[in-house]
Amino acid sequence: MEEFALIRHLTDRPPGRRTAAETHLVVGIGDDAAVTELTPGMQLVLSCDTMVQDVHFNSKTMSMYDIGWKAMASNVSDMAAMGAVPRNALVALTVPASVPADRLRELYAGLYACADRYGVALAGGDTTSTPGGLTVTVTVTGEVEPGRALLRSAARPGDAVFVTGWPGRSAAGLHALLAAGARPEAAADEPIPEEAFPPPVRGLVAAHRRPEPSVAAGRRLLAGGAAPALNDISDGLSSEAWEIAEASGCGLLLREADIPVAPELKAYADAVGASALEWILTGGEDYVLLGTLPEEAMAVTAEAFAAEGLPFFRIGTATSAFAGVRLVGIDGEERPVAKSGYNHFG
Ligand SMILES: Nc1ncnc2c1ncn2[C@@H]1O[C@H](COP(=O)(O)OP(=O)(O)OP(=O)(O)O)[C@@H](O)[C@H]1O
Ligand SMILES: Cc1ncc(C[n+]2csc(CCOP(=O)(O)O)c2C)c(N)n1
Ligand SMILES: [Mg+2]
Ligand SMILES: [Mg+2]
Ligand SMILES: [Mg+2]
Repeated sequence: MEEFALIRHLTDRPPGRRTAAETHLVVGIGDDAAVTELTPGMQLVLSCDTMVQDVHFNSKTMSMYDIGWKAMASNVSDMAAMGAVPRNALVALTVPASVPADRLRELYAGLYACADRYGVALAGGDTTSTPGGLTVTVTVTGEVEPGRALLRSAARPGDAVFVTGWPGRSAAGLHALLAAGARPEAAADEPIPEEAFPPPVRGLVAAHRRPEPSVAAGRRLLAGGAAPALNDISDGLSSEAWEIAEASGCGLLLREADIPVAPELKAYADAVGASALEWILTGGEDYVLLGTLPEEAMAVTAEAFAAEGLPFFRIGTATSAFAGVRLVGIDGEERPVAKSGYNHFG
């Protein structure tokens, strides 16, 4: 299929399926660039993240739909981590010649599903071929009240450290997918069907394939007015905690006993002889939020999260006693937490 026909094939949504976010685009797909209306008085927030075949997914771990969903979700997550409202997205596709147009439509179904869920208008993009693997880069924009974006650098000694969900589940799901993919009966180049897993493991696999960014949690934290430090967990709790510690110039002391461990994560880790804590600290791709908040804002924030049905767990305290990140184990011993997480360059 010729390039422009392909773009139309991927992005032609019948008028009836256009979302409010899309109808607010002044100029959408089809010109040299998109034009959007800015909300008066708001600041623009910008970010991009890439997914690369055989780095972020392979033919067995993710379907085309999953790749599209997760490429959008990981970007929306960076808006959540700034306390921003996500608004628009651009999608750069780099496609091997072996991928037919209809497979790319599946990828777009996933992209659009996630964009629609979080109120994002897909405003344009770029399409090229490659002799290498499939690559999807999403650029996302959002907006935030002036001067209110939630920064990594806002942690202060004495603040409480919190997390807005159950990290480690995506890494466990990836482990299950890679193990299933290595079995001789696994079909080559086909995503492992979720029915291949017992129900508790399916939730872990779904956490890996279809993460839900924590936009409501980010907005709730901003609305609370206590200027929390915030990061989304893309590379693992330890590396995100290190980023907050370094950007803020203080230490973070975490308590293992307070870190939420989803029951199905614990059960799966035990079953395969892995460490749930290790997946939590270094697995990544969870897209839950990690942050800090002044102690006096904790009770009201926890109540507000509970009222909205959003998870919220205190897992430690920021301190001036040391730099970096340390963990008080279940045994009561304090030890340093390595800055390890997913690192593309080793
Ligand atoms: N090639 C690049 N050129 C310019 N800035 C970059 C480049 N790559 C990353 N950055 C910037 O570096 C900062 C950290 O980027 P990083 O990708 O680690 O953040 P993240 O998206 O939160 O993490 P992750 O990619 O694991 O989701 C961001 O401000 C980002 O815009
Ligand atoms: C097939 C396969 N192998 C390994 C992984 C694990 N993985 C890849 S990138 C990344 C961190 C986030 O990336 P980024 O920092 O680019 O946002 C992680 C944990 C995977 N998802 N699929
Ligand atoms: Mg990034
Ligand atoms: Mg981030
Ligand atoms: Mg990111």
